[in-house]
Amino acid sequence: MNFTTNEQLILASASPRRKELLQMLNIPFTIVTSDVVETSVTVDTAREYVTEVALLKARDVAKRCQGKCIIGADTIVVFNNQILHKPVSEEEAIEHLTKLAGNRHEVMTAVALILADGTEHTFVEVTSVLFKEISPQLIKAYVQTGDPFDKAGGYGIQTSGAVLVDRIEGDYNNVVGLPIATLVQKMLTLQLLKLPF
Ligand SMILES: Cc1cn([C@H]2C[C@H](O)[C@@H](COP(=O)(O)OP(=O)(O)OP(=O)(O)O)O2)c(=O)[nH]c1=O
Repeated sequence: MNFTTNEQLILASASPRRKELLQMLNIPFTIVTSDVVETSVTVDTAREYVTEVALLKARDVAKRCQGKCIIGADTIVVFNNQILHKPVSEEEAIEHLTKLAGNRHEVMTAVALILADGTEHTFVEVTSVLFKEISPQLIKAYVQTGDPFDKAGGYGIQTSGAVLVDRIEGDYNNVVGLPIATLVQKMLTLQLLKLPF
């Protein structure tokens, strides 16, 4: 696809996965990372939390890059109304994955767009993920790969964490960190992206 864009795009993310996903659109963008501390956010619902964090990341970068379009995102795993953040220890990773085993959870990614004129737009994409029944030995073996630690919920569907997943309903790329299909729709609506005809 040959999209064009009339604003300079900045991806406010240090995630290599988000960079790869945005590169699929074949449009120029640069990366400026934010220094937001996610735990400082207090709100009532997971949807509000993830939206607020995505906005904070985008606003933090917008302060330094005025007159450009900023894309910020945040991904969380929600199980039984509880947010499972990136695990900070092997014990926590095992705890997360033991909860998720054999059950369904939701992966929510919020995307915040701040346009060159300062207006803010957000949306949340939700993907439902069903995990297989997993033995404690398989959980331990996966945690020992080190893969869980930079990932919400403690797994990566795009890496060896794929063996934990039975099925998903919704956008796969949303689980990996950036729902590009809905993002493109939103950017077309906002006339940030244009089609060649
Ligand atoms: C569930 C799941 C999450 N993840 C990742 C996506 C996100 O990068 C990460 C959640 O952390 P985030 O805080 O959303 O993002 P990040 O810290 O990696 O990057 P930045 O804040 O700079 O944009 O978990 C996967 O890669 N695969 C998965 O299957």
